[in-house]
Amino acid sequence: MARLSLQGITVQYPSAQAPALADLDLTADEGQFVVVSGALRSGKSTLLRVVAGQETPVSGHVLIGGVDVTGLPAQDRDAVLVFQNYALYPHMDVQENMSFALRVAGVPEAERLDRVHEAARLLDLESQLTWGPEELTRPQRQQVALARAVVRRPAVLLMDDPLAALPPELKDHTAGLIRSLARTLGVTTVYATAEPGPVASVADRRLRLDSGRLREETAVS
Ligand SMILES: Nc1ncnc2c1ncn2[C@@H]1O[C@H](COP(=O)(O)OP(=O)(O)OP(=O)(O)O)[C@@H](O)[C@H]1O
Repeated sequence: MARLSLQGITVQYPSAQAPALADLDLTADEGQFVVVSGALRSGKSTLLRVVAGQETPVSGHVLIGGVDVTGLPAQDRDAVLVFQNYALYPHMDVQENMSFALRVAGVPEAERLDRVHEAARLLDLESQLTWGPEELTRPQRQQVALARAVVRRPAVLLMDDPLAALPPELKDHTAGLIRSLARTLGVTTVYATAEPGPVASVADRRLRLDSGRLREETAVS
């Protein structure tokens, strides 16, 4: 859990006329759930990638927990990005998918199990831990992808429209699950979406990305 701060971030793709992000500022307090909405191609993914360390800004700074991480590679930042297009390891069951990154990071087995079971409980996946990815529904697969990110206990969780591909009737329920997961883990979350409706009621703050800048949409108490 940490405060996230973006200061004067500008991203200019070589092929583009206008910058994707233009002198953008953003602060998310510790544990806050911030929803960033914006039209297609407004720069939402670029914003998340800058925080994750997958895109280098031409100017500006990214701070996580007060530490300037602008020059650090993605693997050295305490931030994880959950994509729209996730891929589970097909030859591993749900539990192995969820604990793989922890195993690579050398987390001891007992702690791996604890974290996996906690994430499974929070995401309604306890009965599926020994299933293969092909046995899961699409929403369950999305849930495993999310669980795989949060077991790493990142300071900052970045979500790129994780509900976009879900059937409409599941969006509100899944938005609630994601919110309670973020709250229980106390993880600072930036949630980018073209369709803020399902998460509007669970956001601490709502911002809109427009012409490469953010503006406050509503203050939610
Ligand atoms: N790697 C890249 N190289 C060049 N231009 C890019 C690159 N990635 C994104 N862009 C451009 O930057 C702008 C912002 O794109 P970005 O994907 O960040 O927006 P978005 O709001 O996430 O879009 P969507 O809602 O369609 O996913 C777009 O004009 C896009 O074409």
